[in-house]
Amino acid sequence: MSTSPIDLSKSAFTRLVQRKSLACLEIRHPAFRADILLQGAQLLQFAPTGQDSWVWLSNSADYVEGVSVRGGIPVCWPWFGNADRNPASVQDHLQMANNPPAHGFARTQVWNISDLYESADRVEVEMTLQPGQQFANVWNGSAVVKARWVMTARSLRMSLTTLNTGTTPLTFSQALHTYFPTTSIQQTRLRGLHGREYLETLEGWVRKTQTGDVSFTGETDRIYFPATNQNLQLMTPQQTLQLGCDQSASCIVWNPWIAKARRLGQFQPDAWQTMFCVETANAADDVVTLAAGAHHSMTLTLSRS
Ligand SMILES: O=P(O)(O)OC[C@H]1O[C@@H](O)[C@H](O)[C@@H](O)[C@@H]1O
Repeated sequence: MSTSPIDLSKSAFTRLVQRKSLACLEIRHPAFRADILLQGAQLLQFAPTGQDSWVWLSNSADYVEGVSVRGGIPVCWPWFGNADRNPASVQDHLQMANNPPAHGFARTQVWNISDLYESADRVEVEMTLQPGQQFANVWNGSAVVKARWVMTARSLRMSLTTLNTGTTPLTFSQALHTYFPTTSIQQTRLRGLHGREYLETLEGWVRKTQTGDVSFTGETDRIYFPATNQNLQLMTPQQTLQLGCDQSASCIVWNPWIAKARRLGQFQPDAWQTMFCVETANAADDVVTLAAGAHHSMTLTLSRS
């Protein structure tokens, strides 16, 4: 089990358990429950008491070292998606010849628990990753990244803060790759993107403009550019969630549909019908550049209508 500077033995609601080979922080507060893996700082479930989880987790999720679990909120950092689709300013930090992994390396590394606060109405957890020399063959940045969750009966907030600890500017892309549940993908709508531009990655990354709500009628893989600090409504037959994004001017909407579902790891062939991703991001041209010593925080806030 991973070491942590936090003494969990005195904790009222939180304990560290093992999910096969991965350590997992299990939070059982009277008002909500949550599970967060130390690998990837990956939240796997968050549910106010009496409700189902607001995030989707695959029925075939597996807990293997070095492999991102399918579901919850994977952290994509310090680059989003395929490295070769990132702007030159991000690629400048990458050794492209060594095939940097999709969505960066943070999602498969073990993070440290760096803070825990518990009270009658909320729990706050922070995890930290300081990439060391082991990544020098793919990435030449120098940074500390912190994931922080604030959980209450009514909301889940997650922020990702990057501090440039190097002596030169650092440019990166990132995403909080949230998987959401739905009882019917065909009856799922996303509101808040009308009139916004997006990159249709399935049609050669052509730029288009959204009209009306986003609905799902086939494989969907788009990078939207919402207004800064925009609120989106994620409407499914069972509930409407409000998704607020701060310091994020891009948002990926993804569903693999039938054919791609068969090629995904830890994904049952029909699971595309009951999930979708809306990813709070800095992606495509919406990258972040930090001067030496500067920091940036991107935040998502989820609540239920
Ligand atoms: O299977 P992965 O690496 O977790 O990626 C899942 C999906 O992540 C999305 O962010 C991408 O836009 C998709 O193209 C990709 O298929």
